[in-house]
Amino acid sequence: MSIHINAKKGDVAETILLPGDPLRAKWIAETYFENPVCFNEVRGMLGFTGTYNGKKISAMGTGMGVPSISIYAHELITEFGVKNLIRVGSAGSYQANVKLRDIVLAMAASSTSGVNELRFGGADFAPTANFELFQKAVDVAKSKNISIKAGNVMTSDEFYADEFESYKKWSQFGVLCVEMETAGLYTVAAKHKVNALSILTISDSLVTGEKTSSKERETTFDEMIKIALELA
Ligand SMILES: O=P(O)(O)O[C@H]1O[C@H](CO)[C@@H](O)[C@H]1O
Ligand SMILES: O=c1cc[nH]c(=O)[nH]1
Repeated sequence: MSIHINAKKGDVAETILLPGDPLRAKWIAETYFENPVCFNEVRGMLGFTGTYNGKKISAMGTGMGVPSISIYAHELITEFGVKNLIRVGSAGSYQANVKLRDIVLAMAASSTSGVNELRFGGADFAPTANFELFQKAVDVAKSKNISIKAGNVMTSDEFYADEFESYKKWSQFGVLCVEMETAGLYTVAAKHKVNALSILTISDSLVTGEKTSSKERETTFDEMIKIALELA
């Protein structure tokens, strides 16, 4: 048992799917896992382990933002031996050609979070996806005829930015979309020499103003989950 996860060693699989929303973790486990068992309820951050096609796999919420996912990733790796951390999250599009419900693989994560500036004394660290997980996700998507986009994403510390237009600078430099955890996840994984990948589904567009509902965000991003499940 760790400070934030009320589980025993062995309760968590080596591969875990990590949505921000704990109810999405419950939905993933109940929809796709065989024999799901809940291993964590501390702070309502639900975590489940079951099997998928006979392979042990887990899903757990991370909460929102770099500090929250960094706590859970740290404990999952150091206390429970997790080796493959796959974020399955929603994101807002920064580009006209990145449309609602498109899937984006985060090759790297730019960030407005101050965590790495602090950690590296003002120098830049480039948080990147694990190459093997990334390559496998591309292959799985191809085999399932699911189209994907891949590139740099923005991990923001703000959901409600004071200057809405500030996203355009990142957009000009090719950043595909915005979410709030990937840079933290990739950094913690790099520190502990384990593997991480973020698979994101576009839930809204800063370019067009279109949005999906919170119910849809909780339950309908199944193509992204179908890719993630094959990475165990
Ligand atoms: O859908 P999730 O995984 O929570 O991800 C996105 O949604 C939340 C904001 O609504 C942030 O956590 C952001 O990263
Ligand atoms: O962090 C997020 C997630 C979805 N959409 C946004 O605009 N921001």
